[in-house]
Amino acid sequence: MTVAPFGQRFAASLAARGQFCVGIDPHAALLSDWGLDDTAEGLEKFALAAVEAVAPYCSVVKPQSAFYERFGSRGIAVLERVIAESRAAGALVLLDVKRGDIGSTSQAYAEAYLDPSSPLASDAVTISPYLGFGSLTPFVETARSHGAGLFVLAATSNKEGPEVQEAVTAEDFGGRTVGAAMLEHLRELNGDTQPLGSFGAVVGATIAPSAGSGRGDAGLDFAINGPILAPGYGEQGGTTADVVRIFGSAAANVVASSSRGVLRLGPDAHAMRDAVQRANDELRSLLG
Ligand SMILES: O=c1ccn([C@@H]2O[C@H](COP(=O)(O)O)[C@@H](O)[C@H]2O)c(=O)[nH]1
Repeated sequence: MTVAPFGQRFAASLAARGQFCVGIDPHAALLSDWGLDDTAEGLEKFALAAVEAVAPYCSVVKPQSAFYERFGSRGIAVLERVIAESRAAGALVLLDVKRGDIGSTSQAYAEAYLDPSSPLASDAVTISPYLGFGSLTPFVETARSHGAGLFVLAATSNKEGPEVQEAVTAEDFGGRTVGAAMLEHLRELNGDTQPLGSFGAVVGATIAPSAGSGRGDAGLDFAINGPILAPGYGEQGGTTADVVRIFGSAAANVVASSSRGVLRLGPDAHAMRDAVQRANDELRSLLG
């Protein structure tokens, strides 16, 4: 079956369902708060209940693979169901795996997560460019073949990120910060694809490019004509006002993501669903 390119599906999903993404991150502490055991059974109950509560109401669902891998093959089986059931509920699935390796290994990762015949096939994945952007070529080609999307780490939400992402590349490589170079590569890949290219960036909702946080010299230009995932919304302190401040005119292509901020409200499904609707309303009212 041929699917539309991810960028097109992403734009349509944000227009229909709003700019909020829920992370399905079954932390051990949350399992306990929900009265569940820290076992594969507890994981399954938690993750599927969260998907049922939120996936029909948000544009993107973002399971964090680490929390499923923790339980070995049984956890991966739960992740497969999370992906399938989120997609059945009409959400796009962005699998947060942050993979990246030498090209030949990247090819295998790309097939694992983006080839529709794989049990873990998702609409998009997060990938790490720190073995060199060129090492991601197998992901780019596999995504193109299957209408999938990629989200490349550019300016992450954690405070340690600037050590690497604000390092300045040699003149031969453009003499810009690493984060700015990643955005430039994405801009080139997306070109003028309409309505939006499929190659996205991860940029934390917590960064402060013009607020003297040390990011001021990062020279980040978010006009990549592609999707932007902004994690760190909610629990890590990012707000809708931050999304407006950080992304400016690129904010229309941003999906703001929160995991614990929503999951803490469970297992009450109404409370989780209401939180999604409130976030969507707030993002819509400020981003237009
Ligand atoms: O820069 C990044 C990239 C990814 N993440 C992931 O997002 C969620 C955040 O969870 P919260 O509970 O909303 O803090 C988690 O899966 C991270 O791995 C990120 O936080 N920052």
